[in-house]
Amino acid sequence: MTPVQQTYPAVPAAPAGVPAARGRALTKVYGRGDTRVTALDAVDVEFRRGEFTAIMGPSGSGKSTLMHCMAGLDSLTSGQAWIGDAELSALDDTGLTRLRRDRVGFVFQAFNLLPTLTALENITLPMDIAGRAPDRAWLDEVVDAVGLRPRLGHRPTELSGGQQQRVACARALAGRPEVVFADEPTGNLDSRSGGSVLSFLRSSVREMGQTVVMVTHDPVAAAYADRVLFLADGRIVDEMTSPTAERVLDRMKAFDSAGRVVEVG
Ligand SMILES: Nc1ncnc2c1ncn2[C@@H]1O[C@H](COP(=O)(O)OP(=O)(O)OP(=O)(O)O)[C@@H](O)[C@H]1O
Repeated sequence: MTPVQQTYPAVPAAPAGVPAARGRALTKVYGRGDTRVTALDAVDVEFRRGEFTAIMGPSGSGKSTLMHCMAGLDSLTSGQAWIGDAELSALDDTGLTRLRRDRVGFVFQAFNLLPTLTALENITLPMDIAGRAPDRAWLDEVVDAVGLRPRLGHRPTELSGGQQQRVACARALAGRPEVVFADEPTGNLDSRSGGSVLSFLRSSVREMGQTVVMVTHDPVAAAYADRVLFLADGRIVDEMTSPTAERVLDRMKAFDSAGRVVEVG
């Protein structure tokens, strides 16, 4: 007998006009006393739908903390974060797990693919776990856009690093999330493979209407975004639209080695 797979609809997306994600007075304090660190200091931020945002800043400026708190992977000390119209602190653990599963896509520096599964099985794994049937037409679009069709039956060890990361990007997008958070997605790749991953992320935004937020150290990677937010000492200190690698690099030079902001001009 064929097992019947029960399918659940995705959590409904937020109404039009609501940003893909936003945060208000985001504050995260680690430790106490002598070891107290304010990793996020009352940050207000908004990620509009259909926009590709890069987050840059010196080491320790709070980039990963911002992304983790926005994505519901870490809790805030105070402030509020929303994915669409869902406020994260109002959700219990099950609600948060469902939200991350159904409404958020993740891409990490280490590709995090399961070695025993094929590329296609890795791509559909989150939906299989959720008991959700993939939207075939969308899945086809994602697979074609990422250029993986000839590799779908391959296991991760049979793929290059760039191909593995493109599988991870396709997995993040397959469930049609409201926002994709990418943490140094090209950190383990050479510049050519990194370029193919970044081109895909950009086309997922421009041609497929997705929303991507990416933490990166690389001005060349940041230049693929529509907008760059600069963090220093747990605060957003600058924003650049239509960035170029040269302009981003110049802006980054204005941070001193301790990560503080140096006034320019
Ligand atoms: N679990 C933790 N416990 C204590 N302090 C932490 C913890 N996680 C981060 N921090 C501190 O919070 C600050 C911000 O860290 P975060 O990792 O967000 O910075 P980042 O900009 O992503 O750095 P990098 O570019 O080096 O990855 C740093 O001072 C860091 O040492």
